[in-house]
Amino acid sequence: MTVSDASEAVPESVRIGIVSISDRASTGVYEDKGLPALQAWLSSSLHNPILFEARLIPDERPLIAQTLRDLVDVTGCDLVLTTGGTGPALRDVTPEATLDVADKEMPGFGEQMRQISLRFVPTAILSRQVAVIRKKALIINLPGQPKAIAETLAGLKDAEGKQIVDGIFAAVPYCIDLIGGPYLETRDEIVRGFRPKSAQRPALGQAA
Ligand SMILES: Nc1ncnc2c1ncn2[C@@H]1O[C@H](COP(=O)(O)OP(=O)(O)OP(=O)(O)O)[C@@H](O)[C@H]1O
Ligand SMILES: Nc1nc2c(c(=O)[nH]1)N[C@H]1C(S)=C(S)[C@@H](COP(=O)(O)O)O[C@H]1N2
Repeated sequence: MTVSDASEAVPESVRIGIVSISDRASTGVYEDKGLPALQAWLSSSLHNPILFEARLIPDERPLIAQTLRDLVDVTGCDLVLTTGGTGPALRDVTPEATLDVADKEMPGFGEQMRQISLRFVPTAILSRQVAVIRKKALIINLPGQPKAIAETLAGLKDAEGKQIVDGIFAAVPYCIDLIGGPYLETRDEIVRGFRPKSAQRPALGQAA
């Protein structure tokens, strides 16, 4: 077969770093539930083949910053999601470490996450997540509670399935477009990536 058409197109693969930051999970005091939750949610939400780069590390600022630098600069991740260490406790330093490696801050992600999380728990205001651009990668902090991963990424729907608050992942594909990464295609039943019309390509399985 020499002629390619859009109905046969396979989406580009994407390299995603997933980083669980927890003193207790990284030392085996409890089982890490952050990495499996991140991997499961991303796998069910994207059509693109995903190359995962997983790291489980303690709440140490220089180590977190170095892990993020390696994932972007050496491993070539397009997107990095962290979970844990965003609260007010003395050892919670994920936002500081993320800002240490930032070229640009993307404050909208943290603002939207706190809006979503307030629908679930009043303590959402204790979470200090940030998102940043480093080179051609987007890095986003998520809270440490494993259930908060799907909540913040997908947002909240009512009993009839109507979206009440958009999850932050709705803005991720277009952000990755703008920084020169692969074209991410979401599974709309989980989360609907939003792009302006001018940036949309034909959906999978549809001729151009
Ligand atoms: N990786 C994880 N796996 C399973 N549960 C987690 C994980 N990280 C956090 N949790 C749960 O969410 C709670 C809040 O997360 P937070 O990041 O504030 O952890 P913490 O209390 O600072 O402790 P630690 O860093 O040892 O996980 C934890 O107390 C724990 O119940
Ligand atoms: N969606 C969601 N956001 C949440 C929570 C949650 O259960 N669900 N827990 C909150 C709590 S209790 C804290 S202390 C902060 C910081 O969590 P972290 O230190 O685990 O990152 O996240 C908040 N955000």
